Amino acid sequence: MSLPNNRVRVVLLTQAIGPLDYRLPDDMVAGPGNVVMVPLGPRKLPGVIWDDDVFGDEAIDSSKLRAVLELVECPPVALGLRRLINWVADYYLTSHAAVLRMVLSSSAAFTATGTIIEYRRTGFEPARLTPQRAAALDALEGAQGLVRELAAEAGVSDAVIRGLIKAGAFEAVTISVDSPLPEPLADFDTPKLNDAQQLAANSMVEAVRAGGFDTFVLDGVTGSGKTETYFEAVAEAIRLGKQVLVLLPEIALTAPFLARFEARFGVEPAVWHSNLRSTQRRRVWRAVADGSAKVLVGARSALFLPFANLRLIIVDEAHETSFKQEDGVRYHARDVAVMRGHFEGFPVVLASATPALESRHMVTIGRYKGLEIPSRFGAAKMPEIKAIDLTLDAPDAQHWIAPTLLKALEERVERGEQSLLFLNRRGYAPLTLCRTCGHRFQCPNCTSWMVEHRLVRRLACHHCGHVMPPPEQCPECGESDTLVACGPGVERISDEVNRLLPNARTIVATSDTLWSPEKAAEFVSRVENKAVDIIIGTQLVTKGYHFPELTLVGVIDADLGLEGGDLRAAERTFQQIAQAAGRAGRGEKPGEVFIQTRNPNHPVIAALVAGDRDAFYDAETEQRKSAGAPPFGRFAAIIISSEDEREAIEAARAVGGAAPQVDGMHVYGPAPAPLAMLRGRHRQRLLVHAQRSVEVQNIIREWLGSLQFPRGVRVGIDVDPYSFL
Ligand SMILES: Nc1ncnc2c1ncn2[C@@H]1O[C@H](COP(=O)(O)OP(=O)(O)OP(=O)(O)O)[C@@H](O)[C@H]1O
Ligand SMILES: [Zn+2]
Repeated sequence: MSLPNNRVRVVLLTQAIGPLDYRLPDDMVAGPGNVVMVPLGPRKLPGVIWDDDVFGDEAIDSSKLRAVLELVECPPVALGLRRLINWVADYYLTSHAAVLRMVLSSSAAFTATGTIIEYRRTGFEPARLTPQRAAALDALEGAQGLVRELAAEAGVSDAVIRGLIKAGAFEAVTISVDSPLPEPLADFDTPKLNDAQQLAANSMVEAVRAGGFDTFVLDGVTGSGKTETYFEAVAEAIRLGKQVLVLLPEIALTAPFLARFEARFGVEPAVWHSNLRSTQRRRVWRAVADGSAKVLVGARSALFLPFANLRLIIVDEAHETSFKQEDGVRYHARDVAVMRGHFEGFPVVLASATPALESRHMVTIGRYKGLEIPSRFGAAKMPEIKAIDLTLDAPDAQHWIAPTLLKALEERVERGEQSLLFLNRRGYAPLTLCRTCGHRFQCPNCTSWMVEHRLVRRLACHHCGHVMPPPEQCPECGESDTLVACGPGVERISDEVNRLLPNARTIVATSDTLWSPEKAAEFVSRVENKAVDIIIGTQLVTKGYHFPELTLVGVIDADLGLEGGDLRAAERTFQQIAQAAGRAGRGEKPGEVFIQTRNPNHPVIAALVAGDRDAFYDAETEQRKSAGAPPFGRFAAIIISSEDEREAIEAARAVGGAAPQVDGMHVYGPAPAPLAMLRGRHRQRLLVHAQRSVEVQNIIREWLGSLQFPRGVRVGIDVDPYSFL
């Protein structure tokens, strides 16, 4: 289909409205990809002109078309990226607008000016200050930002800041968003690679040089030097004057990564994550769009930025499930990265010591290329892994560290070596209950227990963020001093260590304590300077970090992740423990790992102890195959929610009742979701299980498209779900 010359189809950035047709004024030259402002009712809205052939016919009479108001001076959304957006919208059953919003994710997209105004303190203090103004002045010592940002930082309204500007306590600073970013130097400090590294690097470098789509799984054991190896491919792209995107799973990881990047390429790369100030966002967005940002390191949202000439994407720790976005557009960044490489014609590298079963399978069937680095770099050896059977070697009551592990910790402290205790549970205790009446503290908004965080003296819900002070009395029976903590979180393990090994210096490392790159950098430097003997952390510390003096890893509860029993429970547990174990013995001294379990014969534990990764993957692959689970079959979840429980149930029944009969596809449910209430909404789920040959998306689109829902009902679709809650 093609539209007449002066008719254009525009995808508005407003999700509720589908693409609309407009008339291009005679004096305006614009085509697909151009950002424009268009009228909608009395409003003026941004949108992007889309390719004629993507959406069906629109039956608006040409004479009724309204004219495009203005062509925005910003880099157009290129063809390859438009195709990616089409694909994401189709595959994940979402709207073009929702995806496009991630592309045009900075106001820089809509303003041509290269400067903006920020404010900072002048040092002048007005004589009479309201308490709010005084507090704001205090809080903003040394700060700089937009009015909105300063207000948020000081916890006051915009008006307070504007008042202070008017009174002369703040001054304007003009910031250029176009000031160039420093250029990385491809050969600033080139390491000498070992043979296995060199072989892997050559393949990637060759692919970057040649251009064209290809996917590599860079599969090297922990400490093998995957980063140094893929840096060679990054260097090649820099030499060619092209751009590179490196995706990392956690923003907290970026600090040590940036330092390493700088050591290799002479300057820090540009970064992209949700904590950027809006001026930084604008600057980076522009530099990415005009091609001057050569290397961007970012969280998954960086994937949708409008790179001018992208030549390589690296997905580091590619097995991480945090690459799956669980709200808004539910997409998997690893998979979308591969599709971007496909549409724009460049190689994509998935790097991991514990690749996802799906990625390994793609190597097996020849779709991806496997690159292996089988041993650690230099003299470092893989650690020795042993299981501690908690039924035989039991900790004391209300303790969680078995005697064998405790002894090993003690030895490390004496020798001045470092240890890591891994437990994937934030806070002090996962459950608090009343000893007298048995009352359990539950989140008022969610089906989940309130988790005690003793360091900040709060009970918190890990699903919605609801917090409350720990009550003095039980709200149910009124008794005082009767609340007990059940089970351990990292804070409680830290208490135990401090009690049993009073000389050891400990640090708790979780997303609660390492919530910014600065905090993460501080943590790294404390560990590197040997100001810490024992790290107690969640999965956050198990990836990427390289501490040469760390020689002991203890896994507090290996059975924890196996309990949930979802599709990937075994794989995830295997990956987490292998990654945690991988932190031990990365320097000259050998590493030792203890895995505490009640079930040492479980295949996951047995494979870890035997160091037999292939045995585990092969068995797991067989199981998936016989269950028709991914990558051999596919799932899609339909999640129906409402603040009103009845309404949710009825809507879910309607969805279930309308389920089509399709060969090779089965619909389970509706049933209450395991997380039956979330943020005050009642949730029902259906699970679609289908053979690969079934066109699930088309079927679901038609199926749900035929239904009408009450206003209060939300219907979410999760294609290739990772969470089954
Ligand atoms: N060719 C090399 N020359 C010098 N140092 C190297 C080389 N390769 C690796 N290293 C060093 O070895 C250490 C381990 O490498 P790196 O952290 O890249 O491993 P990794 O494979 O990413 O491990 P993990 O998956 O456990 O995070 C790092 O300190 C790195 O700088
Ligand atoms: Zn909650």
